[in-house]
Amino acid sequence: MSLFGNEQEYGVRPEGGGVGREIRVRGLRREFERGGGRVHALQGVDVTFAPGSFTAVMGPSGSGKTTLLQCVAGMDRPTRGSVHWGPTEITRLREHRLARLRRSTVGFVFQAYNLMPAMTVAENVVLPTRLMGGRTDRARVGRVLTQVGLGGCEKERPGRLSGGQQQRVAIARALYNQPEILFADEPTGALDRNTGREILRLLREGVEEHGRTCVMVTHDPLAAGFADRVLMMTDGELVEDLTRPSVAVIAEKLGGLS
Ligand SMILES: Nc1ncnc2c1ncn2[C@@H]1O[C@H](COP(=O)(O)OP(=O)(O)OP(=O)(O)O)[C@@H](O)[C@H]1O
Repeated sequence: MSLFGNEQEYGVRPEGGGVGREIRVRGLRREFERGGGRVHALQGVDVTFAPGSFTAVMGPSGSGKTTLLQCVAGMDRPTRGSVHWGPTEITRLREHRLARLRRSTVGFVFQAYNLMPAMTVAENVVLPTRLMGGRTDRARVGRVLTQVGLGGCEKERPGRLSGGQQQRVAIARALYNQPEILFADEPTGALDRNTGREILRLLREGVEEHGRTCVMVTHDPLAAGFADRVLMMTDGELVEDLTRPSVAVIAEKLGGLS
């Protein structure tokens, strides 16, 4: 039995230019217990992400952006609703199968780079793969570091690198397994504007040149301006779905929500 359900669909380059599968989210709800009460973090989200698309998710603090990203990425389980990656409903998979599928399909980039300071850059890049029992491929480490502009930095320690370079290491780590989907939660939140722009160009390049699907949470209209589509959330619901909006339009819509 195939891990992907329908192997034929996997790896096919559809018309849209993406290499992977459509992500389909239906009726997504996520509730948390807190202080004897319930928080409705997601209140029925329906959205589809096309293969090879770059989407920014925005909204006021507490609107459910991170919860949505985590549920769509298979890192959190929704209370109700479904998430499909192509033909596979990930919300029905047992944990070990989901973990395997995640490892082969998605990469994650966070605001806090989460690098291990005692390890070299190369060791950091392969760490998630090693933890899952995978092998180190030195040539691939070299290639992925070159791709993010850090060729030759294999033996450096993260502490000797700038914030922007550390985020590049985190991106190299996310790209090591050549994921078809990249999830990013405030990837430029800790960076200055110019460095942030370089990181966003890198994400954009992955979409345009490698057909990767990218879903990014951000508070910054300039960062969202790099995406093809901007979703806005309030109170656990999607309230705007904008195609290639200008930064001015993004800022105006966002201002209207806060
Ligand atoms: N593990 C949890 N336990 C309890 N409540 C949670 C948990 N995770 C999120 N929440 C609550 O769910 C709601 C949505 O949180 P979420 O982090 O998804 O919002 P967000 O839009 O990403 O916010 P921010 O922009 O501040 O990161 C908030 O009210 C938050 O407090």
